[in-house]
Amino acid sequence: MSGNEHFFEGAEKLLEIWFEETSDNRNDLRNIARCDWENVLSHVNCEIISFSKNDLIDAFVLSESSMFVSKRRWILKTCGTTTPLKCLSELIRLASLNGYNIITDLFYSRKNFIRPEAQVAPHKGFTEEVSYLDTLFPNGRSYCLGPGHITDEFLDADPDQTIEILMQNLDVNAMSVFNKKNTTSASEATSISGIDKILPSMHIDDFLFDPCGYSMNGINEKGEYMTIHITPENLFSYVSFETNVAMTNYRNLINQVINTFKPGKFIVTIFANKCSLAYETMKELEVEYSKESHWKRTDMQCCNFPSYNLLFAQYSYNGKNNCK
Ligand SMILES: C[S@@+](CC[C@H](N)C(=O)[O-])C[C@H]1O[C@@H](n2cnc3c(N)ncnc32)[C@H](O)[C@@H]1O
Repeated sequence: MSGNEHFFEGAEKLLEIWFEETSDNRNDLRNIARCDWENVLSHVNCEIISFSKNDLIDAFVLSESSMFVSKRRWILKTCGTTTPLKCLSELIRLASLNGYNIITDLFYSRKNFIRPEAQVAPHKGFTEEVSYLDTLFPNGRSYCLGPGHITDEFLDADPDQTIEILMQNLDVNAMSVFNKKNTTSASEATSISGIDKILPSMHIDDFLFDPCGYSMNGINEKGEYMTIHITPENLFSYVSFETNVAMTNYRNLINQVINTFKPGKFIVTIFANKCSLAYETMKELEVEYSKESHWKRTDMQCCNFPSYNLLFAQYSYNGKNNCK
């Protein structure tokens, strides 16, 4: 691809922060005003384009992906050439104004970029990102998994799990739904593609970009979320799926996501702490998943952190039409 051709970096940078609960039960990150979030996001170079909420979680669709705000947890997932690490100081200041002075966990991770040279500081590479985080959190740790993944990690206690499925080389027909030439609205794209059937309990807020591209947030009454972001352009197609729904086994969910988008290759990461339902079953998944399926596992790594387990697995299509 030459430098002038249209290109969009779908791979997201994912930042998740948990603040320590205080004795003052009125403290809540959701008290932060919309104009303050807009200011935080100006450091990231993205904007709010849609908003939904329930009693437990606020969900923002952004010009580049999503932000989720719960009482003491904040998640920012942004793609393109955004700079999420640059908003950390402002975020920490706002959290402190709202009664949260101690960070219990901070995780930052991303897939490797197709065009790392197009990123801007401090996201020009693994070392630069780690150095930037080190200036704010000198006791963090960094890891590179497979082709490029980093995590900074502290200790925690509440049940927590996150599964991400990051897909590339997607089926052209499956992707054609996410183009305004073929589909008139975001809700039509959501139902034709089958996205609304992946986790039916989710209340969906979706957005179809012009001329193509799709983002959705889903939230349920338990305060759980799912989020899907789609870059359908054939030369650099990319779809990300993420949720924190608690399950004892993620195999069926993974299969449904894969059958919905039909990638040529994908990465699964499951991150679960010791209180999570997923913690014990990660090992099972790691043994079972590629058996009887049409996917060849090309890489796998398991990390045991002090309070979290991380499973990272990469798969390539192995010849037939569907995985089982
Ligand atoms: C849906 S957004 C989010 C990307 C996401 N991280 C992913 O998984 O691919 C990216 C897609 O929307 C398209 N798009 C159209 N207008 C856009 C805008 N104003 N900002 C960001 N993306 C836009 C891009 O070309 C791309 O196909």
